[in-house]
Amino acid sequence: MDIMANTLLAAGASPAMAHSAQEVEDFSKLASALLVNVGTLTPDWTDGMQLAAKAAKHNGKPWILDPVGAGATPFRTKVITDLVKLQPALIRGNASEIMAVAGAAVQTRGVDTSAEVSDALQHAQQLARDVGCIVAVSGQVDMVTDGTKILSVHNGVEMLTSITATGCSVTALAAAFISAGPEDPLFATAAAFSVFGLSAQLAMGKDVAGPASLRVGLIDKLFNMAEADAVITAGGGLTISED
Ligand SMILES: Nc1ncnc2c1ncn2[C@@H]1O[C@H](COP(=O)(O)OP(=O)(O)OP(=O)(O)O)[C@@H](O)[C@H]1O
Ligand SMILES: Cc1ncsc1CCO
Ligand SMILES: [Mg+2]
Repeated sequence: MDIMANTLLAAGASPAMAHSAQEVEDFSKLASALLVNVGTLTPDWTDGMQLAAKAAKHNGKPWILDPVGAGATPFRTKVITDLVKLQPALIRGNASEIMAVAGAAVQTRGVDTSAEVSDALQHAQQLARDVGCIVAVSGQVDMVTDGTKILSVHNGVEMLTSITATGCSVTALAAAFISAGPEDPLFATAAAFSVFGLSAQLAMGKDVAGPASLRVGLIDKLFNMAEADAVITAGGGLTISED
């Protein structure tokens, strides 16, 4: 929750982390978008997630699902399957999570991926068509699809996989970008990946001794990102392509 909320603040959004069934419906009226992240799942929080997603739909706000650890346990997979029925605007996971949500056979090892983006791509497209939503698979090259079109994002650095909840943070950023650009959620999602990945690229350098300093540096780079960084930088700027 720390890195997710700080990522959003650095990008100019205004996060509020809420879980209890008693308040999520009221929060939904204030929010521009809802992100449901099942990372640290408990039965109590599950009720809040269901109510929040229903309230977001009722209030016409986009809601986004991060199916953390899908396939790891029957409880988690059932909670995620029930949430998917409430038709999120975006489902963002790593490759094995997206495969598990799509019902594909995959050996899951926990919250880190056990598969490659290329293994998940067809399942992501099918899931996007079945649910009628955007599906994004994070990895070395991120893939974002609406079931027909595919956008590939080439930004990012491998060390991001050694910082917990960077995937969760990029999903949160996508929620903010979708609320800012609801007319094109496919591109908004790809843009979020690209900006987040570029922040990490810009942060890499002599001051990064490892994941802990990258975690700090990438939030600083996101906060200070200027249009010029996005276009022409040592890292090549934002890199999104349509396949
Ligand atoms: N091999 C890689 N090279 C470059 N960037 C990567 C690589 N793997 C992942 N990323 C980037 O790292 C970030 C986190 O993606 P990842 O797939 O690790 O998410 P995740 O497994 O859901 O993480 P978490 O559950 O810890 O939040 C994304 O911005 C993604 O683009
Ligand atoms: C490590 C971890 N455990 C549950 S959620 C989470 C953050 C990365 O998904
Ligand atoms: Mg994750």
